[in-house]
Amino acid sequence: MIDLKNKQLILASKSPRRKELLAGLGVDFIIKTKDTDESFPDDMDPFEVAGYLSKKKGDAFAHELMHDEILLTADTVVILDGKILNKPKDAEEAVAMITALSGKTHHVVTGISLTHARGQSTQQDKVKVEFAELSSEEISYYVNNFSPLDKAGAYGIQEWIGYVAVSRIEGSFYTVMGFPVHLVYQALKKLIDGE
Ligand SMILES: Cc1cn([C@H]2C[C@H](O)[C@@H](COP(=O)(O)OP(=O)(O)OP(=O)(O)O)O2)c(=O)[nH]c1=O
Repeated sequence: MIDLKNKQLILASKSPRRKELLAGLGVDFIIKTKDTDESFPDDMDPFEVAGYLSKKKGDAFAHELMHDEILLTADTVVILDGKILNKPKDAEEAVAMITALSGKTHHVVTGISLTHARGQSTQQDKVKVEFAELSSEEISYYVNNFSPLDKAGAYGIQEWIGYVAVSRIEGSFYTVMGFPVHLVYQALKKLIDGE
C-alpha cells in the first residue's frame, strides 16, 4: 500500500518488536543501529520525552543520510504518577517497577521520527493503561520467566503479563508495544505523497 518511490527506508532500532511491526506494514526496509545517548533534560515534561528521544536518535544519524534515505526512529516511555520508568537495570528493579504499576493506571508514550535529507518530523502517541492488582508470586513469575530488562516499565503488554494484568487500555496496543503503526503509516504516506 505504501509505494516508497525508490526511497530507502531505514529502521534505526535494536528492538525486535519494532522490526516485526514495521514488516507487517508491508514496506521494504533495512536496519541500522548505533548506541545513542538516551538522556533528556531534567526539567522536561515526562510526556514530551518519547518524542524528544526519538528525534535525538534520528539526529545521531542525520549527517550520514543519503538523499534518497528515510530514517525511522522511535522511543517509548512509561509514566507513573508523573515519573518516568525506564528499562530496569536488574531483576530486583523490574520487580519494584511492576509492583509500583500493580493496581494502578499509568501512561505509555511512544514517539516516532522520520529523518531525511530535507528535514525531520516527529510525532507522539499516548495511551492510558490500567493494571489489575498482581501478587508478588505473579510478579516474580513474570520477571523470572520473561525478559523485562529490555522493556520500558519492565513489562511487555504482548507477553503473559499483558494477558493477566492489563484490564483496560485507552489507545493503541501497538503504541504500548513500542511502535504506533498507524502513525508510522500516516507519516510515511504524507512524506512520500508530499514530494
Ligand atoms: C511498555 C512496553 C514496552 N516495550 C518495549 C518497547 C521498546 O522496545 C522498549 C522501550 O525502549 P526504547 O528505549 O523505546 O527502545 P529500545 O532501546 O528497546 O530500542 P531502540 O534501538 O529502537 O532505541 O520497551 C514492549 O515491548 N512492550 C510494552 O508493553
